[in-house]
Amino acid sequence: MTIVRIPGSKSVMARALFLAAAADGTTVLRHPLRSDDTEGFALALQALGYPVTLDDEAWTVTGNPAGPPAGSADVYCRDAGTAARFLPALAAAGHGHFRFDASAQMRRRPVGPLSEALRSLGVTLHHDEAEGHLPVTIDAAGITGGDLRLDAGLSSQFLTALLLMGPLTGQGLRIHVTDMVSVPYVEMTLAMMARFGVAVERDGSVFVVPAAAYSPQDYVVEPDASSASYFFAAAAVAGRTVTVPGLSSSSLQGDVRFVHVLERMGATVDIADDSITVTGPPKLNGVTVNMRDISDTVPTLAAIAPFADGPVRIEDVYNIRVKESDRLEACASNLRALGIRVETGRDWLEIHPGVPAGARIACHADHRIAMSFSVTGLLTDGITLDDPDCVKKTFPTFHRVFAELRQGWDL
Ligand SMILES: O=C(O)C1=C[C@@H](OP(=O)(O)O)[C@@H](O)[C@H](O)C1
Ligand SMILES: C=C(OP(=O)(O)O)C(=O)O
Repeated sequence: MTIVRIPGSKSVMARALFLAAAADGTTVLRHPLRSDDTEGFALALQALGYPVTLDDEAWTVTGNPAGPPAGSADVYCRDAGTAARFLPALAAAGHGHFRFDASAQMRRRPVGPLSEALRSLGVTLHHDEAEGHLPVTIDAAGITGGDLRLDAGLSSQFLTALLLMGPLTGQGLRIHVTDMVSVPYVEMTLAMMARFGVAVERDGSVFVVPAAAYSPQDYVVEPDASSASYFFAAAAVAGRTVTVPGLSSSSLQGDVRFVHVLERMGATVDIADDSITVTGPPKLNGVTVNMRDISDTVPTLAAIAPFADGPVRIEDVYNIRVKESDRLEACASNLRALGIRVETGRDWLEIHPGVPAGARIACHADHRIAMSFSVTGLLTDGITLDDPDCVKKTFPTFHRVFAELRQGWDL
């Protein structure tokens, strides 16, 4: 049995940083994840005028319920969907002149439905280049609140941004959601808002957010379940056992459910109070699986799919086309480069059994493509990555941790 310690959750960090900034007092985040996304988020808060400290053991943020302390700011969101979607909503609820920009990769990703929702609440917002994309400039004068409609079918982050911001409005928000992906991330948002003292009422697709005060917290960040998926997949495909401490069925992260996909493929899964253990079978089965709720783990599954004894079909994942890369195409084209037969449609892919050959993986600057195909490389000689450093977005120490696993197993 191999114990793998996984760094903190990027998604929990982003919400905790937002909530800390919106609360009246100082929040302490323990077991913080230092990665490009989370550090970028914290430095963005600093640019918005919030006092932030970043130490190895704990990060602190001193909040301001009235909005960003800086009257104006130029904020760079790097590659982070969380920063690029959550922070404009935070700024819009305050007062001042704020501009948000991001990397070329993040500029390509959509923010339009969020911008439209903010405009419908009376926010003065301007896309400086392409409509619906960063950079965006906001002339913030507070938000009264009220009813609005939102399409979260491309990204749940639009809804999370509005939910987190809702308590900072004058009268609260009633959000009618017309479509939604990545539902567990919205559940995480609601659970973390409750932890910071604000309860949202949900009636089906309507979310009622009160105008209310967040209270600062001393908060321990759980390990990242999406990062853990590479190690669970490694165990599953290599017929070994991996235990990740700190995850359980009460985790805030939907991606812990990835282990149930492995279970359907023949792995043995043990979910204890404070750890999850996966043991791989001698041979994985094929599977058909809807991954709409856990789509960050699509590349993980795609990368081990050739080793199953039947086809692996992944369905209902259109929105992975608007992540760091078009992940549906990135998975398919890299698998084909390894000599594997793959079929794709608008929102699905089907991967056939085969013996991968070595190839240089095109990461498309996408951390999940790099980490996923590293798992394929456990059982395949000659797999290299064209951009190994892109893992820094969420898991800067990934290659070291993965190399330790590989050495321990001596495959
Ligand atoms: O809210 C979040 O922290 C996230 C939501 C998901 O995005 P979408 O809602 O765009 O699918 C997920 O893919 C992303 O890694 C993190
Ligand atoms: C999609 C991802 O990130 P984000 O949307 O937060 O940039 C991810 O980490 O896989």
